[in-house]
Amino acid sequence: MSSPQPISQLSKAFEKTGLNSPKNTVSTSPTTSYFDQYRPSGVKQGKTLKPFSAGDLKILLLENVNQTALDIFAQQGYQVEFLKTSLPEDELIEKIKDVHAIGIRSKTRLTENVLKHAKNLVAIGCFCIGTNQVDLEYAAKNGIAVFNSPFSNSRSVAELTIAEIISLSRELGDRNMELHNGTWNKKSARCWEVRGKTLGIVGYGHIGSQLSVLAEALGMNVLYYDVLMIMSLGNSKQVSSLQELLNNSDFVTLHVPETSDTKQMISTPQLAEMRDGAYLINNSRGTVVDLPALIEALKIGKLAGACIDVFPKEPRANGPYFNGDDLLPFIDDLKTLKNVILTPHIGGSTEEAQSAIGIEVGTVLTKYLNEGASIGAVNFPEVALRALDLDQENVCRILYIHQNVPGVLKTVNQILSEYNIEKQFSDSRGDIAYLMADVSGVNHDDIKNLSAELEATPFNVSTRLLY
Ligand SMILES: NC(=O)C1=CN([C@@H]2O[C@H](COP(=O)(O)OP(=O)(O)OC[C@H]3O[C@@H](n4cnc5c(N)ncnc54)[C@H](O)[C@@H]3O)[C@@H](O)[C@H]2O)C=CC1
Ligand SMILES: O=C(O)C(=O)COP(=O)(O)O
Repeated sequence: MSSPQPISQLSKAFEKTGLNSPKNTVSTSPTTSYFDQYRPSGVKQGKTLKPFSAGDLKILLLENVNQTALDIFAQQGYQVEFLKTSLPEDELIEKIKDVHAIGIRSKTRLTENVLKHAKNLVAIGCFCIGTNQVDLEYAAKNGIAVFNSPFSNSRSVAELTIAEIISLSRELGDRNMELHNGTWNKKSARCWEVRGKTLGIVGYGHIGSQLSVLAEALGMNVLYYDVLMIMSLGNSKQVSSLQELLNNSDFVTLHVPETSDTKQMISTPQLAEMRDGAYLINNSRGTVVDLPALIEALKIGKLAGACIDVFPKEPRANGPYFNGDDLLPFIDDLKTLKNVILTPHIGGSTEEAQSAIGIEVGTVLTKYLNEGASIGAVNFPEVALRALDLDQENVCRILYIHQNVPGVLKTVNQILSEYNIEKQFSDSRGDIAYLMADVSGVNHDDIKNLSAELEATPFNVSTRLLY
């Protein structure tokens, strides 16, 4: 793949023409036509982001995204606003209105209600693995590509889980707290080695499978349950049901995404299926475990301990957490229980993971903004073309996001037929399709017309022209 084409270079050609609009403008031009009958429900017609220069591009970074990403954006000359925390919805709506890209982690909820105010937004970077916090479908239907970092923090989560397995087995959290509070309590009753015990992994993806290898190195037996058939690593064994896993594991650890299927997948009936004296670890999402049910299972001694890193609702910022909206549900009950280790969503929080994520997501966002390459997008067709040759005069790259309906290519290629199409690629995903084309023989007046003509097509969701 060719190297990213700096937008500053693209805009140089642009500035020469005097066409560069001082502000990015997004125009929506709803029209109705014969083609409207094909428009999938929820797909809006059309915004056209006028060409921009790097200095015009605004990026909002929330939740203390790593410095590595800031460095990448600074090198591009983008305008960056950086905040350490996430924002309450009203402030988020205000700030998202005129940005072209936003970088978030797991806290910021980009719902339809927030995204509908984001008139200039073309890309969202989730500087984490999970993308459940973003309305992916609404984003796609409005021409907003969403990127994440699929595995840069998986090792960190797997290592934390190993630490937790041993900590639960040895009641490390309680011994530590007792000594901090002035009590010497040397004991061995109900403290165990992990060697020879069985670890049950729910979700054998990037994290679960890596954890399996580490656990076997400690002499553990590993079972896993996943909705997909996945090749086992080492001597681990896939089981055919969650119940089989729960019945046969001394430790159960959850590594599934937040989906409608995983919501409260561990509740009273599942806890009842676990072995007496077993342990539960949740480093996935807070919605996966029914906390009141877990609290009850711990209170009656069914389980011998638990680690919870993720909560159904988490504070926006570091500091005292009992402040109204940021209340952590059930924390008061959890705090009173023995051998319960509570951590503030730190599974992926290591220097290594954060720095790698900053580079990974910073790079894909830049490639998308500068070149239109959407490889790695989680909600969007993945399309890329080799870099535009700007030494060539009168070339232009067209990024045309459109409804996935019959007749588009005919119409678009009719518009482009006056020029030489150097290269073209198009792909679709669900209701949305994305066409990239490099055309030559375009003079600068043509570019204005080209942009207007594409914008006027009834399928247009979002159009950008780079030149
Ligand atoms: N605590 C933390 O800081 C972190 C938490 N996470 C969470 O961990 C989750 C898992 O991460 P990865 O392993 O990277 O994801 P992944 O996508 O590589 O693996 C998830 C696995 O779960 C399986 N799965 C999905 N639904 C299932 C169901 N209903 N029952 C059984 N299996 C199911 C999938 O088939 C897949 O194999 C993320 O989605 C994220 O929510 C990720 C990173 C850090
Ligand atoms: O990567 C994920 O999905 C995580 O849960 C980590 O989230 P964070 O970046 O710590 O907000």
